[in-house]
Amino acid sequence: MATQTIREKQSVHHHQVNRLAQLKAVPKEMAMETEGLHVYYGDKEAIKNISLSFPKNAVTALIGPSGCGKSTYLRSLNRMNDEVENCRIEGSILYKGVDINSPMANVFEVRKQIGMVFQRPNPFAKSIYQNVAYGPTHHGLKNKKRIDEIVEDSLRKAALWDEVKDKLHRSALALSGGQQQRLCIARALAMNPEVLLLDEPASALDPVSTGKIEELIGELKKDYTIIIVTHNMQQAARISDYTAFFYMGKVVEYGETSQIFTNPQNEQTENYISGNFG
Ligand SMILES: Nc1ncnc2c1ncn2[C@@H]1O[C@H](COP(=O)(O)OP(=O)(O)OP(=O)(O)O)[C@@H](O)[C@H]1O
Repeated sequence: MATQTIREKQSVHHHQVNRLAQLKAVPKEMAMETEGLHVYYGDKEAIKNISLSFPKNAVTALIGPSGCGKSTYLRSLNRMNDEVENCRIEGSILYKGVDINSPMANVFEVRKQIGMVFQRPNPFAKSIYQNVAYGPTHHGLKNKKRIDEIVEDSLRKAALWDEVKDKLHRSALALSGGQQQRLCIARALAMNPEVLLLDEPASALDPVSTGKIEELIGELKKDYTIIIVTHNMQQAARISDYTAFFYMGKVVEYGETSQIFTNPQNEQTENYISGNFG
């Protein structure tokens, strides 16, 4: 067999490097984005002109000091702020090319496709099974076999099935906090969403349960786009692909998580991630 000359090897290497560069240059598909978003509570402007895009099948972390607007921004992404009196939105939030606040968008459909899990686990005072079956049955699904399948599938995806499969008809409130939070994730997954919004989903949990949620997020991004608010810098560094640093209602820095944590361009970001304020 002919051996490769150095020149040939260099050429192959050159070709691979070029290919890698091309691959990296391919624009990522976005699951949703905001353009020039402003959110007001009465006269107070809590979100000031934020334009951000969320790549599909990736985890984007929203970080920043308390009160900088992370939750307000996250809640606006599936119209949770509709429920807040005197909350007003300007700018656009695009999902599948449609502004979710336009008259063409249906709020129930928006919340079905853009699911949300909150800081404190909030299962219904019903059985484990009923918690997961609630959404699909509420939307009109009657086929018992299909509902059973959705319940099992959602609990498996939320890494809870093995722990609860023998007690599906017991109260969800008897589960541990960490299990309840995974149940809330299963409840969101049962609606077959594309995007999952997580508002500090592990902040009320012990380290072992937190580890399970982080591991789960790593699995879920294969099928979903995840946007997570977290106070925990190590957590953001561990689990996210992209990070947006919020400060006083604005995004002052956005980039790949590895870059933001190793080489922040903005002084406020650097101070925050090194623990100097916030
Ligand atoms: N319902 C509301 N009515 C009026 N002001 C509000 C309301 N909710 C939030 N705010 C204000 O909007 C700003 C942003 O709050 P938000 O909760 O979004 O920040 P955050 O970054 O998520 O904070 P934290 O990390 O403490 O949860 C704060 O000044 C807050 O006081």
